[in-house]
Amino acid sequence: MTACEPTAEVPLLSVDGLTKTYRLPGGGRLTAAAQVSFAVPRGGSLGIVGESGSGKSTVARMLVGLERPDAGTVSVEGRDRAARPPALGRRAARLTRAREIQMVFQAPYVSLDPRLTARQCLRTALRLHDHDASDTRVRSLLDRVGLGSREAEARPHQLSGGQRQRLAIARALAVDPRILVLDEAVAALDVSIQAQILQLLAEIRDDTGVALVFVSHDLAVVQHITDETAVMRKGTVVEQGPTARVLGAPSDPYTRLLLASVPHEGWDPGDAVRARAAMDPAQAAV
Ligand SMILES: Nc1ncnc2c1ncn2[C@@H]1O[C@H](COP(=O)(O)OP(=O)(O)OP(=O)(O)O)[C@@H](O)[C@H]1O
Repeated sequence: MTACEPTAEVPLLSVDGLTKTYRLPGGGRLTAAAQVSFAVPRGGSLGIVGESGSGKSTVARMLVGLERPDAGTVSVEGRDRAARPPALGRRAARLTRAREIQMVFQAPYVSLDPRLTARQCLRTALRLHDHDASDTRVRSLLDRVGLGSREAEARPHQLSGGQRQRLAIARALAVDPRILVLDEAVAALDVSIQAQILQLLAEIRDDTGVALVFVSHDLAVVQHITDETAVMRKGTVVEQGPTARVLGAPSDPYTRLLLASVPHEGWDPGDAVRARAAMDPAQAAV
């Protein structure tokens, strides 16, 4: 099954018609996401690509509930995440939603509590969800992401950027999520560390069956880690399908332009800038 072919089976994640308009300080409005729809099967991986400002993070934030959509639904196994089952209290519903989808951000320095060691961070996440928070479980989570006993006792500022991102992934995994949303999760890392984290995510997906939604402006990264890709431009999905097809033989001119903007042998940045300006004269100076 692919993310784009309708099947009789209910997808793990289905996003239908997500729309978000922000009010701007001067009184204007900006539609950051318009009628965005896609699906991800169990254990699948979807990349959401697009240039800065295309609405990728807005969609990611709506998936996890950090942003409330104006319209549209996010469903996990057919259940609308916005609808609280009557039997569940507010806290229980929130924890259930957190177990469905976890998010890893670009800058774990900001999202990790600076006061907690890696061990304390993981123990806190496990306890919050009433999971086994024993030393053995904490050690196995650290081990899963390639962190050892020295890192276990370190606070975020004592870890490298790659180690912090490993800890952020471990904290997300502590909850046993069905879906991991990664918003520019390797963008701040140098290329060799990027490769290690991408490899780690691929292994975790294979071992646990967690589905990945990988938000990135970096087409090479998405190409390596996803089965399916959705291309966003100005809040709408202009093209989606198998990654090999979308990034190998794109049908939309904007996807072709994104690919042509990636530096390669014989590449002329001036050509890329002119092609971008021709497509969108109003943004030529951006
Ligand atoms: N809280 C907000 N209030 C007003 N406008 C916002 C808000 N959040 C995002 N926007 C605007 O919505 C548009 C989409 O932003 P978003 O962060 O989703 O894009 P993006 O593709 O993730 O970009 P980037 O890769 O640079 O983060 C942008 O024009 C942005 O300025």
